[in-house]
Amino acid sequence: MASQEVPKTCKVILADTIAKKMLAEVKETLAKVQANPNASKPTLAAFLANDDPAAAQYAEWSKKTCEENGFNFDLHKIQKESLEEAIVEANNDPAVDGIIVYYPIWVGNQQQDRYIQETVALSKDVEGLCHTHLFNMYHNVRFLDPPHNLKKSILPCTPLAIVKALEHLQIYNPILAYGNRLYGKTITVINRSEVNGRPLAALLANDGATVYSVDITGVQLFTRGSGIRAPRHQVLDKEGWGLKDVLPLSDVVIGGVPTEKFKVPTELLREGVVCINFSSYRNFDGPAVKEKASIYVPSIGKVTIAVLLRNLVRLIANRPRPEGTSDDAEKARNEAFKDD
Ligand SMILES: NC(=O)C1=CN([C@@H]2O[C@H](COP(=O)(O)OP(=O)(O)OC[C@H]3O[C@@H](n4cnc5c(N)ncnc54)[C@H](O)[C@@H]3O)[C@@H](O)[C@H]2O)C=CC1
Ligand SMILES: Nc1nc(=O)c2c([nH]1)NC[C@@H]1CN(c3ccc(C(=O)N[C@@H](CCC(=O)O)C(=O)O)cc3)C=[N+]21
Repeated sequence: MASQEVPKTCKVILADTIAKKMLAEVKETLAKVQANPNASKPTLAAFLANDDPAAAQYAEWSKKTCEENGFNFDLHKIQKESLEEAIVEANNDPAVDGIIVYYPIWVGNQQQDRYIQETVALSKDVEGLCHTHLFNMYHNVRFLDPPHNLKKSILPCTPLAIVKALEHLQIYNPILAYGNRLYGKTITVINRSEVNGRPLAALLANDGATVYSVDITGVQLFTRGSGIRAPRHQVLDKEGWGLKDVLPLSDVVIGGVPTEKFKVPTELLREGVVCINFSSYRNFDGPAVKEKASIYVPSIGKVTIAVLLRNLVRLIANRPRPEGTSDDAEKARNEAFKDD
């Protein structure tokens, strides 16, 4: 190339920018939600029962963000064998507002991890992993208490962080009706794990997108059907399809593959694509993707932590109305979350 600099067209958006905006909102909401201005700081109890360095790191970052934003973060490093009883204790402790458990715990025994997920009380399930929360998400149901619709269902942190990033990037089109704002967008999600990729594909399809969910077992199409007439997503196997078929069709590509060697083949991406990476490994070849993408978000972790605090505030807002709360205060509590 000639010595003349070619202006870069790709905009790199850092998670920090999105997280800061959200944390400011969380602070505001917390002030509205806490009826009593002298109320104590909300407390998140965290349980670390594995020796996964990624989980320990995540716990460290969460602690820092909690403490910087007026929350208590109470980390319990414990043995797997004591975990169940410790969770039951936290469920019953009125000083605990939310509970997070770092997974995986019993490697190779997902059933046992699932059992722990269900041991966390619904009212303290800050990660949205209890069955009722998951069921509502897959069924596109937003409230826990129909028809009153005052208690919002909790969404899992990383999938919701990606939704929030897509809103920030204005991929969600506010001209369209709420709930349909991804209509017309084609999105590929590479990873179909039960905690990240599958819930994310479902959320995006529930919001109107055409979603290709890619895993090593193959490609599935998640949509709300022709004209997005269905109330929730449907899933179709795309026999024989692979990245080569879906990447050229995609307006947005989301990578979540937990290996160093996996890279999204840049040459298959559309010009002007939006690329988001949520894996702890770089799924996109940075320099190359910047030549092709219009927007690149290299990581999402900080937004995940902001969502964790947002979910914690929501759990507090969902609690039974304290005795003596005025109608106005109650209205403000509900108003605080009206937009998602
Ligand atoms: N930034 C954040 O907020 C968070 C990031 N993570 C990170 O995201 C990554 C994924 O986490 P999990 O979903 O919990 O992992 P997981 O190991 O449960 O699932 C990974 C999925 O990717 C699939 N996969 C592996 N290689 C693939 C390939 N070449 N093509 C398509 N699919 C492939 C696997 O079959 C599996 O279904 C990890 O790096 C993790 O650290 C996880 C949680 C939060
Ligand atoms: N129940 C449970 N929920 C989880 O959400 C969960 C878990 N268990 N086990 C471990 C994984 C891993 N994980 C990360 C979260 C944030 C960053 C994060 O903040 N990353 C920085 C990376 C910065 C750097 O690398 O220096 C960023 O994206 O900006 C990374 C990884 C959550 N996990």
